[in-house]
Amino acid sequence: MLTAHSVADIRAAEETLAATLPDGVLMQRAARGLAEALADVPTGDLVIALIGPGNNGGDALFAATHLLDRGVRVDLCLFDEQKVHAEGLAAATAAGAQVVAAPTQQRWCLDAVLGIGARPGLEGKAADWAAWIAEQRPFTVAVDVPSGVDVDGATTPGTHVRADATVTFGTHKAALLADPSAPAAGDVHLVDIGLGPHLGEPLLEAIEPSDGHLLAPALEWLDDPRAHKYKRGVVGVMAGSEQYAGAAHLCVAGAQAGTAGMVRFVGSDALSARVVDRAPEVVAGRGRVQAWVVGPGGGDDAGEQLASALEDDLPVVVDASALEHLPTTFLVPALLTPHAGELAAMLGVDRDDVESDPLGHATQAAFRWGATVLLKGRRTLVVTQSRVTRVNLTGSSWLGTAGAGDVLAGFAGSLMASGLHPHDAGSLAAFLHGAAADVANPDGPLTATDVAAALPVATAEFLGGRL
Ligand SMILES: NC(=O)C1=CN([C@@H]2O[C@H](COP(=O)(O)OP(=O)(O)OC[C@H]3O[C@@H](n4cnc5c(N)ncnc54)[C@H](O)[C@@H]3O)[C@@H](O)[C@H]2O)[C@@H](O)CC1
Ligand SMILES: Nc1ncnc2c1ncn2[C@@H]1O[C@H](COP(=O)(O)OP(=O)(O)O)[C@@H](O)[C@H]1O
Ligand SMILES: [K+]
Repeated sequence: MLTAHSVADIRAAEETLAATLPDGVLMQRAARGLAEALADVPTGDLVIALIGPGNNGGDALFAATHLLDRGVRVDLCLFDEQKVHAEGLAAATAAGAQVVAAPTQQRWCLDAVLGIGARPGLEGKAADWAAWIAEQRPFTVAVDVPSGVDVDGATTPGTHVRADATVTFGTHKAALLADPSAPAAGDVHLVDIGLGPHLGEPLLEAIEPSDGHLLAPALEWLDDPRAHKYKRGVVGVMAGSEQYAGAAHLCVAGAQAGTAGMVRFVGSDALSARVVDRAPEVVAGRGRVQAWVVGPGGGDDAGEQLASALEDDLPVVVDASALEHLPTTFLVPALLTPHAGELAAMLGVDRDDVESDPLGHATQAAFRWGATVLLKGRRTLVVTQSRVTRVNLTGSSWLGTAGAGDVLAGFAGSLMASGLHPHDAGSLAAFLHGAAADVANPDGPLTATDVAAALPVATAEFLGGRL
């Protein structure tokens, strides 16, 4: 699992670790890692280092000494000459760095304006530097975080640097992983400075290809000689409508691609007949299931369908139109799967509000409904009260295709029918859904049907540690 920690936790861990080490060792580790990440800068080329008032600037000043040692030239811009890491400045200038008034034509840039001590938003000189980066497009490496973003909240309320890469120290930060701030970080490189043993519970985590073990609770039947389809779990699907019949097929396709042993479909006679025609393995009509999926492509009866599913007292995935009919709170394990527009409607706010603070709004909804909230998007979030929030890193923007959400809901329901907690089911579904899109066609268009078809292979590769 890839983990990100809060600023407060990082500061506490740094303090504990620093007390066991000679002065300045942590900054030297950070500076060396930073200089190594700039190994591509050719000898003789010029780097502009934008130096802020705190230790973030200190990291870059010491990194500059390593760059200068190997023949790279370094110019320094100081945010505040009175507030600069004095030893770092002395070391960098002694090694040959020049202080200049403003960035000009440099093709390489080190953004060391602000680190984890930042109040979001840049002003004055720092805002001018961010504008220069945006206009001149030097290859920009952010030190620890892109300056100006909200490090824990992953929002971008003001002017900030947009970097090509970020070299971060000790652990990831939420802003590097979650949207809307993640694109400002570019490619993220983690430098180990020894914080690991001193960090507490993460603020955010992301499933990685090596985390196939997370599926284990849904696969207990695999080694059971008396296993049969019912032991794998049955997932019930209430999806599709006259207007969106395709959603029924896509949700069923997602459900069939999962770990459950059987899919039941409940809908009108006409729709049930069409679903069974297309997917002959599906059993139509009400019956025993271990989890329900309600809402994809649902019509006017989505509210009745949700009420009917909830009567069974079983885990439920609530998607699309069923999200308009939520009970006050959930008494069963529930996974709500809105996109930003649907979450905005649930909370009575604007879509822009959700998009500018997805973590905050998904968290608010998870607490309000006592459910797991999976907020779909480029970096899908999965939030459950008392569990570490997960952010999904797989997939590409090609996944934003009609019906992809229907497949996701069906697949997540299948994992829940096999016994996974909604938090694991939602985050694994998002992870495998993105991985399946990459299996189907990593760099180009694809359909939701392609994603459903690739899910079983992506799952097998994940389980085999081959993703
Ligand atoms: N503490 C440690 O042991 C280590 C810290 N490291 C570096 O130190 C950084 C944290 O250093 P600091 O705590 O000094 O924090 P920063 O370097 O982020 O700077 C904080 C300073 O900037 C000012 N400031 C905050 N927001 C501002 C804004 N929007 N506009 C203008 N000024 C603003 C604050 O008043 C404060 O003086 C980390 O991100 C990392 O780069 C690394 O060297 C690793 C070790
Ligand atoms: N830019 C993007 N990058 C990656 N995935 C995306 C992007 N936009 C949307 N997605 C994913 O595509 C799916 C779209 O689901 P949804 O919005 O419900 O569409 P539909 O209702 O057509 O199925 C979700 O899994 C979402 O996370
Ligand atoms: K920075």
